[in-house]
Amino acid sequence: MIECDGLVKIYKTDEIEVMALQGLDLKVKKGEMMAIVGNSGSGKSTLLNMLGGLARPSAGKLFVDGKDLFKLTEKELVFYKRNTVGFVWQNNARNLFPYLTALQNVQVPMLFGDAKLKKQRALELLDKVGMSHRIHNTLKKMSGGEQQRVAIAIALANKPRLLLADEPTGAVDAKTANRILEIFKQLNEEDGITIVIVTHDNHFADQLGRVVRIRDGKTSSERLLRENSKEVLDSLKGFHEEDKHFEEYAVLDKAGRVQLTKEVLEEIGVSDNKVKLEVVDGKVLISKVQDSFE
Ligand SMILES: Nc1ncnc2c1ncn2[C@@H]1O[C@H](COP(=O)(O)OP(=O)(O)OP(=O)(O)O)[C@@H](O)[C@H]1O
Repeated sequence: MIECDGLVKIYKTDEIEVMALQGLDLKVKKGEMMAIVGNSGSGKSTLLNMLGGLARPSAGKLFVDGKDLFKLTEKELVFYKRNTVGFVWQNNARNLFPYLTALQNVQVPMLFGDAKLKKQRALELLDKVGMSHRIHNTLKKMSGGEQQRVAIAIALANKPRLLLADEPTGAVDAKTANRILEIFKQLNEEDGITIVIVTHDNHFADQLGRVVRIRDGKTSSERLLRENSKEVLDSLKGFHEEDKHFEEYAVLDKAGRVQLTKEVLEEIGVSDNKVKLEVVDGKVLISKVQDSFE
């Protein structure tokens, strides 16, 4: 569904150039649900904006749903933004019109003309996100979590194949975050929608099958959730907290470099810029350089 290869994004202002993405590689399969994490300023939102066609990438390769985002004309890009992707933002002012009801809000982006069909689809979507009881309420009368659920219904209005969410649980409590996660899982499992979620919420990210960490505009590591030996997607269904087991993957770049996370380095006690490498039984062992060696 998504293929980024050496993706670069440079923001140019009058005085400075900021390289927000510095050759990012990422592949996401159709029907996958995954999280993107990383420190503030690492490039997460920039990546999401590129995937959503909201800003043009500067260099590299970017394919979404078979479309080359470098080659889309302005007209094709408008079509892409409306049909291929749906966006859920943390800031609900960006998702919803405050003076419209939930039912009206969900119909705003719909492209087809038939008013009856629009209303019917909006009702179905609001039911899907558990908001049937609030269809005639405006933004003011809804909690943050409820607004977020309406925002998900809006993002689904034109049946996107890819749903992008930027900090969807950033402004809600843990219980509401779980409810939102359940909705995403349901959309992913039942409708096969590919979902990419940018989050700061580690607990939320841990519930997803795949967590990719971005550092300095590049993919730096990846964690896959496994339930014993079963496939990742199986593990998303009804696992218990105690069965969870993570496997950490680092990205090997074209120059043969691997970036280890701070947590892994701390775990093996490395605090400087030198590590010991050994090839043992076809595996590479990385360990702390012993004092006598230094
Ligand atoms: N429109 C812009 N113009 C100039 N620089 C920008 C613009 N948008 C982002 N940047 C810069 O690009 C870098 C990456 O920003 P980005 O918002 O993608 O990071 P992020 O990981 O989403 O951060 P956060 O978690 O704080 O939202 C930062 O240095 C940021 O200042």
